[in-house]
Amino acid sequence: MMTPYDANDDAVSHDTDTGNSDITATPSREEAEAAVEVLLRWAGDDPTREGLVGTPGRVARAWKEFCVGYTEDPMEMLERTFDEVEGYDDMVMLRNIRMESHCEHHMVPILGVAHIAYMPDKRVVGISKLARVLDSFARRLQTQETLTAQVANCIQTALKPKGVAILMDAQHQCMTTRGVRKPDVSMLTTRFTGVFENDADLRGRFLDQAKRG
Ligand SMILES: Nc1nc2c(ncn2[C@@H]2O[C@H](COP(=O)(O)OP(=O)(O)OP(=O)(O)O)[C@@H](O)[C@H]2O)c(=O)[nH]1
Ligand SMILES: [Zn+2]
Repeated sequence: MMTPYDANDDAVSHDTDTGNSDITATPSREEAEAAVEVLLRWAGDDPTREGLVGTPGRVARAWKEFCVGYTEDPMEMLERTFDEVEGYDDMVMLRNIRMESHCEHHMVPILGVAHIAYMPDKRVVGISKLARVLDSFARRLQTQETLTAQVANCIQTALKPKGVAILMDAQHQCMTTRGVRKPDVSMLTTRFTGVFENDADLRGRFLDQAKRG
């Protein structure tokens, strides 16, 4: 999948002749660094002092890394499946997957864990792929609700299991280190599809196992 972020950093449609700037065009590396320089001045510091001279470049590189998910297609990560599992037909669960994202409102970290389960319908997937799908959606600007729904929908659509269950438990630094400043609060979100939506006992088993993590 090709996106504007795959292109080299400087390949952008800048209309410098006419002075028109397209807000949807990918900015150049220089423009991104200039924006960081403005932010440094806005914060009250001097971008020309020794310790900050390389900071705009570092921040630009770091944000490419934080947002690498925009260049990926999580559906592709679930393409390879295995069906020789001797008829295994119970829940498959990955517990305590570290989750790192950034909130779309303040662009500060969301840090926590995700528990992901699915009920296979003949096919299973390599377990690392569930964590890869999570990472791919997490490495974007997110709300926790959207992230939870996107991961569940992707697994449901790509793998077509009998159901998917997700629980995310995360701390939002926009709440813990600024604003309302409640350091111990974590946000829980869940999404259940198929059998997990319809079978309360199964849902209970999933939640119980997540709690033990
Ligand atoms: N529902 C939801 N809200 C989020 C998430 N991440 C951050 N928020 C909230 O988004 C809201 C943005 O509210 P605003 O009033 O526009 O922004 P603000 O003035 O910075 O708000 P405060 O954080 O209360 O200081 C805040 O209440 C955040 O706590 C998320 O993943 N899901
Ligand atoms: Zn926030």
